[in-house]
Amino acid sequence: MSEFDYDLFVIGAGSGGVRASRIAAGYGARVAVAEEHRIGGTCVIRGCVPKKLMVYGSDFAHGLEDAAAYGWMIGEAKFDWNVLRDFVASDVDRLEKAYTSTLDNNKVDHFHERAVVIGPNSVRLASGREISAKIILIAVGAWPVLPEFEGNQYAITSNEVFGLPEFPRRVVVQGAGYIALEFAGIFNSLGAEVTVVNRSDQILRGYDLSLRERLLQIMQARHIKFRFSSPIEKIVKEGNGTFSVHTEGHQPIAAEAVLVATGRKPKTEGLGLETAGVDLGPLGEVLVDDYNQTSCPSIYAVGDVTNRVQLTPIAIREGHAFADTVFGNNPRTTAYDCIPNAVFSQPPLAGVGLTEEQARTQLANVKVFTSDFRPMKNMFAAVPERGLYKLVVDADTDKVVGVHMIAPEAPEVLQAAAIAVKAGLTKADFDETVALHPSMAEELVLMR
Ligand SMILES: Cc1cc2nc3c(=O)[nH]c(=O)nc-3n(C[C@H](O)[C@H](O)[C@H](O)COP(=O)(O)OP(=O)(O)OC[C@H]3O[C@@H](n4cnc5c(N)ncnc54)[C@H](O)[C@@H]3O)c2cc1C
Ligand SMILES: NC(=O)c1ccc[n+]([C@@H]2O[C@H](COP(=O)([O-])OP(=O)(O)OC[C@H]3O[C@@H](n4cnc5c(N)ncnc54)[C@H](O)[C@@H]3O)[C@@H](O)[C@H]2O)c1
Repeated sequence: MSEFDYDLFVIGAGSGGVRASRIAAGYGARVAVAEEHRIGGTCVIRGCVPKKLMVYGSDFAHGLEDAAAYGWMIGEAKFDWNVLRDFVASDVDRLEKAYTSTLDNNKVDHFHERAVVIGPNSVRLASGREISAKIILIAVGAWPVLPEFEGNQYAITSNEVFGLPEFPRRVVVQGAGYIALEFAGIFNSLGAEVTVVNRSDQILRGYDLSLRERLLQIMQARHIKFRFSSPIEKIVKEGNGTFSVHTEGHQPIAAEAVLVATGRKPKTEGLGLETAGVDLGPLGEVLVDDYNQTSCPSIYAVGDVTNRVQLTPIAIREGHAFADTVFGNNPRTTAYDCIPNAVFSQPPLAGVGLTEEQARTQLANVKVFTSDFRPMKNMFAAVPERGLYKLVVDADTDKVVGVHMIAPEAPEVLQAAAIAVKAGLTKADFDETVALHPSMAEELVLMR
């Protein structure tokens, strides 16, 4: 009889927590997980999945406009927010059930309540029940940061945006990162007037500069307004259900919704980690070593709560590596090089490896190849938007160290290109590869 109730207690049933639970249980560990909201976590319930469905839903607007050039005579098209919102919500319900079945099929116990740490081997559930475990895994994710300003209670975050009771005719989006630009694109395509207000004068810091410039130009051409160096000072609620959004140095903007997307912070407040001597960083992130172990030997952490890379595939890899290491007798770390990433803006942007700016500071000799092209589909439908692909090459070794692209379907193309960068293939290997014609992706092997 073990001295503990469980071998592993996981706090948080999101991307990292569910994977770790399932793999550890597969090794024969007795596992339980606590979830205070819904099983599946941010990605499934209020992140990647509903977001991507809304991108698909909104993009039909452009397909409908372009259809005439292809001979489709479509009568007056009308968009119904309630239909899209409710279909997305029902798909999220389906996925939550699938994730719950995964836990059940792997004999993982689940508690639908908040859990906090009360010692190196103990947690307490909201109901008051105390449970002991040999190992505790912290997989509680992150939470939207809401900057301090007057009237910030009227702003919504990505947590609320999927459930808006009515479609907002005018939207102000604060921030110019992933979430801000993805939702600016969604609302713009669905017919709202969108203004992006940002603290700095750039969008998507860290992404390749040429791609960021191209995205900004296209978003502006699609009538999205940008106010740079002009963060929100206050939001005033008007009598007619609208808000006046005051930003530095500008006239107030009228809007029915104000979405704040200014980053996400590890959700460690009130989690009791001090009771077990777990060290936290300045943002409240759990500090871990390469094997996801914290300063308390019986407590580990994976995913957004560690603030390494806030992406679902990384949380999943860390959760899997943790379970292999601790329960599978197979010590494994996660590699953080060559992580492909995408912004599902409209058009989307995707990249892997070094940007041109990073390569020029890190490598002695750099060659850059670009293809600035108008996709065939756009040409035919008289859409002026151009795509841009960029290969960044280490001129001394000929290795392709970065691939960056903005164009329709860029994330789909980039996933395959990421294999080549990860494998260390050279520009000569790209040149040797026969083009697949006609496609946008062929630009990847035609840059000279
Ligand atoms: C709008 C949006 C869009 C995104 N789009 C993408 C994308 O396109 N691609 C991508 O790769 N990533 C995307 N992300 C990021 C991705 O969702 C996260 O990186 C990922 O979900 C992190 O997984 P996790 O397991 O660390 O945490 P989470 O998935 O957040 O899971 C943590 C879980 O812990 C629960 N919890 C917290 N505290 C407690 C407690 N004390 N007790 C019990 N339960 C608790 C939470 O309710 C949550 O369910 C997006 C995020 C957002 C917000
Ligand atoms: N496609 C994807 O993979 C995807 C999509 C959405 C979210 N995510 C993940 O979720 C994380 C959070 O997304 P996000 O868009 O909230 O963060 P982000 O870090 O991408 O962007 C934050 C933005 O807010 C601005 N900002 C920060 N503090 C501010 C303040 N006090 N006042 C005004 N502006 C401020 C920043 O300048 C930046 O433009 C991302 O880092 C990403 O890892 C990924």
